[in-house]
Amino acid sequence: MTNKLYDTSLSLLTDLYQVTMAYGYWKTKTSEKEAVFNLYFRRNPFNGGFTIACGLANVIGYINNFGFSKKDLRYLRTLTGHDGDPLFEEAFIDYLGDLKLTCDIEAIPEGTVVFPNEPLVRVRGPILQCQLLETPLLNLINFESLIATKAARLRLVAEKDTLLEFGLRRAQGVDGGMTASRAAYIGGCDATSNVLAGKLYDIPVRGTHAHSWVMSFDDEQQAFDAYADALPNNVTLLVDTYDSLQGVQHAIETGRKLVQRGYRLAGIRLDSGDLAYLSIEARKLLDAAGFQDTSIVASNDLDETIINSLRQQGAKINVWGVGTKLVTAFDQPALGGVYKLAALRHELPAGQTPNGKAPHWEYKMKLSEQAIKTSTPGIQQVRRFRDERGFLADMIYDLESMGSQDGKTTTMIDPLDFTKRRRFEATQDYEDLLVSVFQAGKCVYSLPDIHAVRERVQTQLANLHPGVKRFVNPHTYPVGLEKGLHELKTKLILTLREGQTQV
Ligand SMILES: Nc1ncnc2c1ncn2[C@@H]1O[C@H](COP(=O)(O)OP(=O)(O)OP(=O)(O)O)[C@@H](O)[C@H]1O
Ligand SMILES: O=P(O)(O)OC[C@H]1O[C@H](OP(=O)(O)OP(=O)(O)O)[C@H](O)[C@@H]1O
Ligand SMILES: O=C(O)c1cccnc1
Repeated sequence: MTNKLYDTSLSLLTDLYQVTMAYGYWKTKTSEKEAVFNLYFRRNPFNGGFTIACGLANVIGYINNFGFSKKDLRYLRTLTGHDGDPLFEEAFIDYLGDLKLTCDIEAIPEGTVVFPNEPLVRVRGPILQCQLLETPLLNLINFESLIATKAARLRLVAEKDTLLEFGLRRAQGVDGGMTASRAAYIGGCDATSNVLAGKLYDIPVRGTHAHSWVMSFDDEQQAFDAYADALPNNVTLLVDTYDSLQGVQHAIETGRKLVQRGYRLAGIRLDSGDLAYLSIEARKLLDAAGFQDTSIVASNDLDETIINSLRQQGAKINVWGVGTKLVTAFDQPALGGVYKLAALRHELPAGQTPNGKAPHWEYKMKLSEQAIKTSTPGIQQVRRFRDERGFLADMIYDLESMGSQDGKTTTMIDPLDFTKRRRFEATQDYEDLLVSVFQAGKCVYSLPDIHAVRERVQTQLANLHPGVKRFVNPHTYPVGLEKGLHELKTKLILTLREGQTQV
């Protein structure tokens, strides 16, 4: 896969119930029935107003490498049911061994701002295959989108300051660390301390030194001088091992020696205490000694709220090192994306052809006592309307029954209050967000490089109204259902409530 960490097949990276359902489809001879599933989330993370889509590159890698190896099949043969007999028939194991994915997959490109209920990925193909993809797709999209969103929030508060991701040591395992470094860079970090992520993903790597360096010498001055001797072109000194402001004086002393040798003191790092006070005092000391260009780096359990507060307090910090709270998405550890069946191809009696109104698709939805958990049926596309000031609203529409909507005036309905409607003229500028990624199992999408994806995040955010980006009670960006889809959904809810299953 694109994350290059794994060279073994990851096809067993799924929940057992996906495989047992796949077996069920195979046994009941419905495995080839054409289905459409949508992957979406229900709430923006961190009580925010937006989410950044991320993880598609790894989805592409996963699918390109999909296939059950001989070892996978051997393992599946060992699984048993309650009676101790094998769970799966040998002929099913052979079927899995020969299985090649033939799905069509559409997705919203990485780095796009997205909102609740919008399909980030739409999978269409034999139901057995769609089912096997549920868990890995959710695993790959949920986490990276969450971390990219966290990093985008950090970038919003850090503005033009440098943002470094320092999270590997606190990350949720190896993959948590690797994917977090990738998503954090895409979301807006400038560099990572994670060297393997630097190598595999082409992310800039940056770093200072730890307290242990200072502690391994008899005194701080010696430690700073030795570090500057060893790496004169990369000197950012951690000043808080004993006393931060005394540490700044020692750093200045080392800086003077560096200047004499034709080098510069790149920065000092504060890692404890009152970061506002210490940075202001450190800045005064550095400036008075002629080190106006020396950066002040801060770290210590930072997040967007603390950075915002420190900036408001007038802290003189221009480089922020953020670890734990970024890579673990500390205040919301999961995005909660789901993958729901939205349509099933209805077999037509022999000799009949579809009439263009899609009677051959049977729309599917899940009801719930909670309105937010009721899924939306249909083969969905998302149309983003915009004008010269930025994004206006997103409309989810059903491609099959409503066509491409091109050249038509459309009405969008608020799914939480059907009396709220917006009309868009045919002349309104728009973009359809889902693009084709796989056709009949073949990748047709050329992945942009990671730097282009990172830039996309910033141009996307620039198109969002400031109210949507606000952290406290953000404005809800309008996302609605196209009128036809709204009517279809309402009709289906009524039909399902009456105990029927088809529209
Ligand atoms: N001026 C400030 N305003 C708001 N938060 C701050 C300020 N200065 C530091 N913090 C944050 O306060 C939190 C706790 O800082 P605290 O002073 O308890 O840690 P410390 O004892 O200095 O550091 P450590 O425990 O790592 O040695 C950290 O998340 C830090 O980033
Ligand atoms: O605080 P984070 O956002 O996770 O950033 C990474 C932290 O990792 C390092 O600390 P270290 O692990 O050496 O321990 P420390 O907390 O005692 O400094 C560094 O000094 C930061 O404080
Ligand atoms: O380079 C650093 O300063 C660094 C790296 C990892 C964690 N904390 C700090």
